Amino acid sequence: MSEREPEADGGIVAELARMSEQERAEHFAEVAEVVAPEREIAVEVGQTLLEVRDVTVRFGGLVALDSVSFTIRRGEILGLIGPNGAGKTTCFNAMTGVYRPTSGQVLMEDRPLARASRHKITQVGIARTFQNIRLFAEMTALENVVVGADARHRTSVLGSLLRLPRHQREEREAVERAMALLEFVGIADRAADKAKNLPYGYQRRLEIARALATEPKLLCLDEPAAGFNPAEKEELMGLIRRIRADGYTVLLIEHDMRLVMGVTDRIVVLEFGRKIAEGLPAEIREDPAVIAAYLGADDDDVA
Ligand SMILES: Nc1ncnc2c1ncn2[C@@H]1O[C@H](COP(=O)(O)OP(=O)(O)OP(=O)(O)O)[C@@H](O)[C@H]1O
Repeated sequence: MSEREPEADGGIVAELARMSEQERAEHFAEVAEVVAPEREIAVEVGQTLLEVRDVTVRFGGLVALDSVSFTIRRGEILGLIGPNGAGKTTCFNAMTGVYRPTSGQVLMEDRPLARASRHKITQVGIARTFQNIRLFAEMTALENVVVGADARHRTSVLGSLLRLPRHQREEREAVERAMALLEFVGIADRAADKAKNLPYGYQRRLEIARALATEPKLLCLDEPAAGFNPAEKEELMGLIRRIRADGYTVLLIEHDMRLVMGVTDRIVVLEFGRKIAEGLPAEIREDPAVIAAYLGADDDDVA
């Protein structure tokens, strides 16, 4: 099709199509190696990676988040849930540098994020996706991921203008890694298509690939299953598990209870800006305060 640029996929797509199932499996194992290089991880599995400490966010007279505290431990999938308006997005934004807390602190590996710019947030190892997909519509899927990686690996402008060998090598590596990420999230077959031409589910996966390209220590997913059908949700759960298995830590905001219960290790529940419960999925399911909070919630919340 006209959107395809043959040179951009470097033949990988065609090569994948030719492979037997066994060869593909071996290839994907190699891809996993590329996707999960030896990331510099300062903390051990199970140790606190990020701490939300007594965070309050006010919008004028409205207290959107009221003295909320919880931790995210390295290697876990933490779910952040609550009825509409509970403060999930506000909390997420406070954790990713979009909002400054009115009081309290967010600490990443024991260092306060208080004055971190968004770019700095990427540098400290936090990446996020958005409820409303934000991709570069006119760029190919591959380019979107390469740009994501650029947020972390910056070569000098002069270097890129002169096309220094170091820059060329970095560029090649960035493309290879981006391609591996597209394979990892399952959309490599559309690498050369413009983002705007991808099906909705592919766009959501592309957002995840782009976030992973920044090599985050913490990946924050804001309602990644919004608009998905049950089969797509099932696939997404598989992907989130694979992301965790690859050594990433994941924070998941999600309305779909089945998905949250099925994929998270621990859950924090907010209601009216306050934390009302925290625990294992099985505990949360039985928690009277959580059940009460969700009584009367719309169907989407309890699906
Ligand atoms: N920028 C803002 N200015 C004013 N009020 C805001 C702003 N952002 C959020 N709020 C309010 O803060 C409260 C918490 O909203 P928030 O979006 O964090 O909840 P949520 O749990 O993410 O809800 P949803 O599930 O509907 O996305 C709500 O009462 C909301 O109206």
